[in-house]
Amino acid sequence: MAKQHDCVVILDFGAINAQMVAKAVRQRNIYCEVLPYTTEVDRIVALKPKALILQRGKACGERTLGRELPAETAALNLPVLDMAVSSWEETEMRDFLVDTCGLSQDWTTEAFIDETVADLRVRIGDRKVLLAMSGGVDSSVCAALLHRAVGHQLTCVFVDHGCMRMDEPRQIEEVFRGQFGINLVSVNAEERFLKKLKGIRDPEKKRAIIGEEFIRVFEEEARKLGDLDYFVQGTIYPDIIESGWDGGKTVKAHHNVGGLPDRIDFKGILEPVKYLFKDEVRKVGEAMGIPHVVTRRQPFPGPGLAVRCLGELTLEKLEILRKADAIFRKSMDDRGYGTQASQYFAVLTNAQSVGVTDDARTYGYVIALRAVQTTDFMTAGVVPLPIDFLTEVAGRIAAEVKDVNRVVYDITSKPPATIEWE
Ligand SMILES: Nc1ncnc2c1ncn2[C@@H]1O[C@H](COP(=O)(O)OP(=O)(O)OP(=O)(O)O)[C@@H](O)[C@H]1O
Repeated sequence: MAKQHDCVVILDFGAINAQMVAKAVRQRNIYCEVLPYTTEVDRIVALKPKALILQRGKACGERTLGRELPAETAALNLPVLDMAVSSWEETEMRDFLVDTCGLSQDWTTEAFIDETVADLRVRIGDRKVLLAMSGGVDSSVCAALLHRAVGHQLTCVFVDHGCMRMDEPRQIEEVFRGQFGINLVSVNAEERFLKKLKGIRDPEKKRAIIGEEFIRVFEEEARKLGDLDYFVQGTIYPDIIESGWDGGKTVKAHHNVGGLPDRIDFKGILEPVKYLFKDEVRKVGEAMGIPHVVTRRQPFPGPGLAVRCLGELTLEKLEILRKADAIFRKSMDDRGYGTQASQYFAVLTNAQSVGVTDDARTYGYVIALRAVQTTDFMTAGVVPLPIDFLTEVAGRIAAEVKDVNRVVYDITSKPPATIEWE
């Protein structure tokens, strides 16, 4: 990336908002990378930066004060924008980057797509590629890039573990097989997962079983496909970005699909969006014609509805949850409340309560609705949905979903609660 575009290196001195400045620079179509301020000078030089931004000082939080730029880096004599002496203003940043340093603003979504596709083509040649498709933004955008690069040399495998939301498996097939013409293997493993999960109530055990079984199913499918050379991972920039204050350790690496590349012999791993932030991945997807149902999909946990269906997982309970969740999400979208929330979904609590329908006593499940707003997912606030709207949704769920007779709205922030219930 940096080879083809002017680059700015942002040196992170331990700022809490380390990624904000990077996003602002990239919004100006200028490529940048974030490195810890202690990074060895050779690594910085290799990126051929035209400027440095030091993210420290007042605008970046007290804990960055007193940390000094290493002498070797200072000796590079590159133009420096020091946040310790500068207020955090976008116009000032633009003037510095464009007028003072002469950086070209050519790092666009289209340029990224063209260059990535060309790179992938050269790297892959006539070899074969496997991608684990979740239907989420990251793996979907990877699939579109790989498909544009090498067409049917790419095979995507989607595992339906039975805990997907309403219509999701069908949507994935429709978009990727139907619209894009991608080689997609869709495995319906619902029964197999539910059998393994029978009688299990402990949330941690449920997660572990789903994770293990997922790997098993995936491995079996991969073997059926014969020799495959490359495995694709939807790693994104926040997964690999190193921080200036924790000694440069990798933050998280959850995209490795349970260590699959260690179990199957691949020639290499491809990570086509690893230098992109989530909203940039989304933009690439939209530019490539991936529909909004995918690019704007809410964050969805790997084990899916399993973490929202409390107690033992049964087909009956999952069906109830799917229906209630679909009603709530659609109502939120139809009434425009969806744009106020980062995540909104239903939970099937394992509680049952007494109700009354047509003069008859019922004993049904309690559904909880949750809608939260967050910027970083570390803390989250409850979306203050109007009571009229909530009452209407509750009425619809209780009327249309069999075995549900009570609906509650979760009004707990994070902390003390988490966003998900399990
Ligand atoms: N049901 C599934 N079938 C096939 N692959 C999956 C499935 N669920 C997850 N994966 C793979 O595991 C990766 C990590 O899953 P996870 O749910 O943690 O990712 P994510 O950050 O939400 O990414 P994505 O946007 O691709 O869903 C996905 O990118 C995808 O490659």
